[in-house]
Amino acid sequence: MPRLRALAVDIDGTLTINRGIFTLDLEAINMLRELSSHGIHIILVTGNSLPVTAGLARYLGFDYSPHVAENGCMVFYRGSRIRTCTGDASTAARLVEEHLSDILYPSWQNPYRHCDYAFNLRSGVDPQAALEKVRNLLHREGLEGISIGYSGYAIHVKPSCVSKARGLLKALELVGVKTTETVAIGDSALDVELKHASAVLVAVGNADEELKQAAHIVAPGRSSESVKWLVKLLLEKNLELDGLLSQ
Ligand SMILES: O=C(O)COP(=O)(O)O
Repeated sequence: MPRLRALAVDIDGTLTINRGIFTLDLEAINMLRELSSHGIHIILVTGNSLPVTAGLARYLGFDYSPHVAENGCMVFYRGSRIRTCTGDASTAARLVEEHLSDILYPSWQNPYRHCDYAFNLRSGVDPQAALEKVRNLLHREGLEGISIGYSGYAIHVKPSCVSKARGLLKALELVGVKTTETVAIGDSALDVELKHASAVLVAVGNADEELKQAAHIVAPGRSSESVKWLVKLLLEKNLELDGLLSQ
């Protein structure tokens, strides 16, 4: 197996100190910076909007690499915005906003989004029940080609062509890195897609069961503790991916 050239990292629930909160783990960020000092691309792959993703990448010191926003719909690289697929979920998003305002409210980032729209759960609402209601609404209204998912933070409504794998593949193409040279780490069911764009998919220890089942490795610790464990392991192995899967 080749050497590591890119690490794809989800943000919410992965770089944060736990799932459901927004506080970044500065120790994990520093370890990622160390990895980047070895020439490894640190690629943020997230459901957040492009301005949030690009801004965060800049202030964390990772803006030499491409980053993936809106669950794969948008890639940002050297000031350029690249849309990975067409398709429009704006009608679906408007319907959700109009009909399900008793259980969901739109993310403040929605006005800055191009094709993936996020909705926060009102307090006490069960995510699976909310997903079911969104699914039924879109079915009733005859909307096709829309996929929905829950990140642990928000329900996302997006065209079916949008996936984190598609976004990551575009980002890797921009810097000439192969999927066989890429490791990915995430926390939610929406990160399962990353398996199609990486050699090794790692689930944080407190990840959704669906991701744990799909991942090659379930890391010890929760959220950013798992990231630190992975970076330490990669450095110990001199960035050789050989043997990583036996963890
Ligand atoms: O935007 C969200 O809902 C979650 O973002 P994430 O993909 O970084 O976990």
